[in-house]
Amino acid sequence: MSPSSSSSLQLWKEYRIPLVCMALGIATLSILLSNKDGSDDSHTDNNGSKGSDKSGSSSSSSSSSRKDVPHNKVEEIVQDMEHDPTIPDLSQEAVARVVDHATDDQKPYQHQGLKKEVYRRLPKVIRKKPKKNKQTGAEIHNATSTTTSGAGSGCCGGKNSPEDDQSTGCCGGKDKDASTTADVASASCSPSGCACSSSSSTIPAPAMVQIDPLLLPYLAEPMKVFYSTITGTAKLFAQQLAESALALGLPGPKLIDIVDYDTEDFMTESSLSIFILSTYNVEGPNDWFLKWLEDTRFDWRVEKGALSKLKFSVFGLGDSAYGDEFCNGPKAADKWLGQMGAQRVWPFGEGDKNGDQGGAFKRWNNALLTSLLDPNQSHMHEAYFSSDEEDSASASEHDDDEDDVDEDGKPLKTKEEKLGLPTIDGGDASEGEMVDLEDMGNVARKIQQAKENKELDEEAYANQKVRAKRSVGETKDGKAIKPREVREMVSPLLYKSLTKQGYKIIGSHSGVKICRWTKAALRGRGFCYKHSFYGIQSHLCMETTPSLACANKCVFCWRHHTNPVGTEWRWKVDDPEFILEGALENHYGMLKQLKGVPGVRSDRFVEATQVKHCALSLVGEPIFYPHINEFVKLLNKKHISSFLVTNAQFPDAIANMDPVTQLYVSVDASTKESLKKIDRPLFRDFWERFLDSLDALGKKGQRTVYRLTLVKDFNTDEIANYVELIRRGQPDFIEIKGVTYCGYGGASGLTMANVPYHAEVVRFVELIQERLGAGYEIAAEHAHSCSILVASTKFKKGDKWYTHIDYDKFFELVESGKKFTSLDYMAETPTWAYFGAPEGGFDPEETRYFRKTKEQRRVERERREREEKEA
Ligand SMILES: Cc1cc2nc3c(=O)[nH]c(=O)nc-3n(C[C@H](O)[C@H](O)[C@H](O)COP(=O)(O)O)c2cc1C
Ligand code: SF4
Repeated sequence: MSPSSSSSLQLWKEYRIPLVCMALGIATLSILLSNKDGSDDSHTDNNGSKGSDKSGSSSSSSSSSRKDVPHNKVEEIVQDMEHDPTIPDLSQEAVARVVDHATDDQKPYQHQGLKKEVYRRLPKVIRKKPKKNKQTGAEIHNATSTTTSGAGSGCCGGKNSPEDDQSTGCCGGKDKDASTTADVASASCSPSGCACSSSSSTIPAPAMVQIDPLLLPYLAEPMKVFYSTITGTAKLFAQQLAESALALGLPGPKLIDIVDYDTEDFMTESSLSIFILSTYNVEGPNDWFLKWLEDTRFDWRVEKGALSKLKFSVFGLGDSAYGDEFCNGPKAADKWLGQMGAQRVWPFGEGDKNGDQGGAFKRWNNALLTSLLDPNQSHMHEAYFSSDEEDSASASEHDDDEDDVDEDGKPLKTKEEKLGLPTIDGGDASEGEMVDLEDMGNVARKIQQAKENKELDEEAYANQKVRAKRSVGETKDGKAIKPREVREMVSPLLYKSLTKQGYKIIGSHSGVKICRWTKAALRGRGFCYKHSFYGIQSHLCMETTPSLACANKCVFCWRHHTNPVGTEWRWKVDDPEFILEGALENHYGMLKQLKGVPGVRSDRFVEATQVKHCALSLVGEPIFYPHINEFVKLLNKKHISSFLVTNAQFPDAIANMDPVTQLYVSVDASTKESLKKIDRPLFRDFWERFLDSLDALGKKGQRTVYRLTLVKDFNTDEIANYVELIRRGQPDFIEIKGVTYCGYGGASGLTMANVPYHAEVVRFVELIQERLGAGYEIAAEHAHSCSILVASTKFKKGDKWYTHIDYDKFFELVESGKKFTSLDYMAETPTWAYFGAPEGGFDPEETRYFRKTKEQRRVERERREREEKEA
């Protein structure tokens, strides 16, 4: 160690904290002095410079210690320490704490990235203070940031940026991982702001490719990167995107300031156009562009799909301190472009000035380019560019893309539906044939369609009658008997019908479908009840079945008109590997089609490309499939959890079932008569089979669940019988849910009157729990879907519930080959999921979405018309 560094170490130990503050103070002083010189733009024009802002403001906090050490000495020491490998790194956390604390009182102008004097010159309207959080009273910071907070986000003050680099915000290259060409192009340590602290490693930069104009036609012509900026960050990001695209081999992207572009040219624009837009609530560069978009969008003379040639994606820069106004301009641009038929090639991304803006951009940039360079990605197919949900009505009648009913409340036929593609909020009956009320319209329409096709009913009936005849060999007189051809479960007619309903059929008897909760989760609008009860995230969940056939025709299963039924497997059998690969491939394929749908969050979209859970409950009877154990083994191998639901008609199969993450039995009724009425089973000995199934479940020693679906006037009065059945199977959990109306009619005879109110479901649950006595308690709820969880008190420690699942632990246990029980992989339940919690089981991190009522839509339309008249 050099003498200078050993003396430094000495000093470092003594003056550790004061030195850090002092160093920050000096930085501030120099910035303030440079400001006085009139060179104010060196900081603000390059933005992303929280480090500078914060160091600047720390001078006051360090004043008490500054007198002890001469300034020049401090600088020297700090520099020495930085280059001496024997000296420990300055604690980022300590620096962050000092910095954060010191800047608090200056946030109103500094969070906007402007210097005081520039800020003072701005019109009054923008000088509002950050909004207060209603609950905590704290200023809203990082509300929408997807990553770390500003102070800890690793800004280096641009010390290590290349020479002549005017950028002020980077990690100094210490943490950056820009070792490949592509990385260099996309890493933010280049002239383009800071991305050092991001967890961007989760989305690796795409590798260089040879662009084949036939495979990637949209990349053959130069892409256009539009930006709008005042303080420079959007321009830097745009440059960064262009650089990374160039480094990947894309033909010279064009950088265009949005103010320099004639907006009318968008009508004929056909190149891939990426918009990097900053948000301003004052007059700014976006104004003309946004005004033009809005005017065109609502101009009845402009034909629908006017921008259909344009392929686009938008990244918004904003500041979460603006609360509701966060990124509102870029969001509106994304929405209007989509509404005018432009084809969204990647979901909207956003970067928060108050958080890790550079990191968020880097992740979005990498994901966008990766997607563009993949010839298999759906953006290459015209049909997938369905960025709008209002194809069937004139644009001016609809004020926002969330609306999917017309003025009379009738559901609109969406472009996705017309194309047979999945739709957001498209009304699937997921999870044990349940459909939420909000999806009724769509489902009713689909049922109607299904019913219209009488042939299918007849086919289902014929299926039911046919008996397997696989006699192979010789007749009595020695003549060879031609083996009877084994039929495929899904006939061409059925295939047509199921695919029309949004199913993807794999092979001859399996299906996969995107459930509505997966779609909601992709938009940050909440997860299904399994999130509250067991900790699954719906966008990571695949809903599939290896057997579309079933041995029941339940009244609340609207698909029974089309699905095959039977008491034994008499169809061709597909391979488990083939089914799983097919299910995953189709699931990912359907997800890709959703990427252009308004509101889909790019971070969720990326996460969703790795399925983590499999709900074997779509339709049919999964346990019916002869290779179900092999199928589950494959899931375990891929670390995909399995939630298998059986309808309790195959007790042997339950007994033979290898461990799944959670094994369900549908307990649709508690007496023989009501079970017959509700499940309409095919087996004559259905009741015995049902009871045997519960017994088999009780002996499994696995994590088991009863699923009770309450149908008013059918099964709600049988408390004592239910209690009896629960004692019999001793499940770990009992999920109780009110049936949801989905336009049953016809054979089932169910009406809206059969749907219990939430209060009735709660009352039923309370009565069950009372009767059960010790051993079970009401643990959690998901009010949105009217679901309540009663749990065995084995899953309660003190006041805390442990109904969630430690998924990693589960796979560890499976791989160990040892025997284990449900108690070995339980995890703590968050309090927001507790029964009676104010959140009602809705994850507070999610955004609750309420559809606009007809009245709200009318008011909105009138307001717009008024504004138009005034203008
Ligand atoms: C005058 C002014 C007004 C702003 N208004 C908003 C706003 O309404 N909503 C928002 O999310 N961000 C707002 N911001 C934050 C900027 O959008 C954000 O700092 C962005 O990163 C600036 O990008 P630029 O450097 O490209 O101009 C405002 C910033 C300034 C300076
Ligand atoms: S468990 Fe999966 S398939 Fe079922 S509702 Fe939730 S997200 Fe959808």
